[in-house]
Amino acid sequence: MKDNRQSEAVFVIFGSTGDLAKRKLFPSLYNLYVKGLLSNKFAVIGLGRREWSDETLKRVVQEALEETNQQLDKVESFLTHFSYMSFDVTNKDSYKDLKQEIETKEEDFQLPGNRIFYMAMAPEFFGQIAQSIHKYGLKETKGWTRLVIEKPFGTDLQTAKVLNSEIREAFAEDEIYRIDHYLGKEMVQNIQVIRFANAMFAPLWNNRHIANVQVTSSEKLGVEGRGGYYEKSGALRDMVQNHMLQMVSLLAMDVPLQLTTDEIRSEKIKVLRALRLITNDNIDDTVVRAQYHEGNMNGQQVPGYVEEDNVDPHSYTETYVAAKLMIDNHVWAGVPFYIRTGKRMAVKSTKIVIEFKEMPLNLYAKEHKATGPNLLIIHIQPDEGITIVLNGKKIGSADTTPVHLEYRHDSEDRVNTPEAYERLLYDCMMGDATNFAHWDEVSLSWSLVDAISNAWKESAHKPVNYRAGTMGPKEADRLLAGDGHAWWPVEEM
Ligand SMILES: NC(=O)C1=CN([C@@H]2O[C@H](COP(=O)(O)OP(=O)(O)OC[C@H]3O[C@@H](n4cnc5c(N)ncnc54)[C@H](OP(=O)(O)O)[C@@H]3O)[C@@H](O)[C@H]2O)C=CC1
Ligand SMILES: O=C1O[C@H](COP(=O)(O)O)[C@@H](O)[C@H](O)[C@H]1O
Repeated sequence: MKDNRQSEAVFVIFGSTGDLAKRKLFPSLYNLYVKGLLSNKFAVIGLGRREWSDETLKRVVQEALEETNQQLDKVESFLTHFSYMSFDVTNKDSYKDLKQEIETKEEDFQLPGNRIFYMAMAPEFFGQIAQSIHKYGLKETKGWTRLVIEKPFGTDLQTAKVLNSEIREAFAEDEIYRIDHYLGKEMVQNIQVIRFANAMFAPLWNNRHIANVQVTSSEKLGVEGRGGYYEKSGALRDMVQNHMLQMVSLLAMDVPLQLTTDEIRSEKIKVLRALRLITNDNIDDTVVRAQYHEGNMNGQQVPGYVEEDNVDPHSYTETYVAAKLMIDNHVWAGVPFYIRTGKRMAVKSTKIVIEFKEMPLNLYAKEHKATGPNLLIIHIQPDEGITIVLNGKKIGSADTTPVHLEYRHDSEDRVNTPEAYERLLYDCMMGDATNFAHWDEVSLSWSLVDAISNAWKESAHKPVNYRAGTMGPKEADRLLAGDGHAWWPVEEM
């Protein structure tokens, strides 16, 4: 059990009147409070431009908790820790008032001076806020200071570099917590345990035994009123640059020397460094870019992407990406890592399928008995667990049949499973940055994404289409068929 005195801190939430604060941050803080993982000594200062009072913020927090939580008996005491300041981040005088407010709260709650600055607002302000925090003395404290940054971290490598240098003028790398909420998911965190704590997988985790790896993150939702943002981002920046590449690096990283933040991050970084560059010459064989057309989802007709609000009717923005990634190192040479992600697909599902190579000589296959490759399936969401697919004997017959060994979290476990944000907030309080993205990971991911984006631009590449409610375009099947593989159907697993 970690020392929860570490959580004796002031949380300053820039953007506390916004959607993320309401849907994710307040419920996560409350859950930590109910579980006793948040010390009784803490204060939350909510900031936004709106002229709210403390009471308005408390009412909004209460509503957020009522919408998301079952157990509300501690709400009253929880809310006593909250206060609100109307604050324009572009106004320098505001920071002096904020400094004063933080010091007052530290006195009121007898806090040791630990401060978490959470940026839950538009990314264009991140750099400016970090610098102002430093410039106006908000980091001058006896305790520690940490900066939590929401996505997106830049829109390409260049903007990410600028943002990073602005932030680094104010905060050291080990004070910066770049959120990737996939790293807070239970089964994403389980990848390391499955890999590094099981004798049956560790020796097989390489190009001698694995034929290919498939990572799918499909969504049924469309752009949900975020057309303005999504037009500039597309699936490549929205999902591939961060979540998909994070999962790939966790799957492909070498065994770290120890389970420490630095060792784990260093191994992940090596994977990203070894990713084969995508260029004009190989983009057609390695990446599929697609956009959804109108279609039918659960019996309802839904519009195509270009008919969505705030979307250019001639938009080329991709709502789907599939790619074949090659990791040019000793362990993975020759093994494709296929990724695919998209909106308005048939199912909401994040799954990883590890397909093992066939045995050099399979006596049953030789006798024309139906055998398939062994699979390890990691169910990230909505169901959580693992499945191992083996070949077994059909009971009462000489035939073979696939046998599924399944472990799924039962419903009680799942009710108690903390939300990704809850876990990440807790890690941040404890000073554990393992499940946050290091700058090197961010910059290497952007290098790959920029290369794809540039190749698309240079070749005037247009997205192909897929119907809403399907698993994406047929071109994505061809991507694998060329290697003699096929997508495992995640919707049925
Ligand atoms: N919402 C979500 O589910 C997710 C959001 N994110 C990221 O989280 C961040 C916040 O997103 P979200 O909550 O949806 O955004 P919202 O637009 O809902 O909220 C923006 C917040 O920023 C505040 N704000 C804007 N301008 C200023 C200013 N000049 N001074 C002070 N406050 C200001 C707003 O306050 P006011 O209106 O009172 O001025 C509001 O509280 C973004 O980076 C987003 O990419 C990441 C993943 C999921
Ligand atoms: O970061 C993002 O992730 C969500 C998908 O997250 P999930 O936890 O529901 O899988 C995606 O909808 C959104 O566009 C993107 O910004």
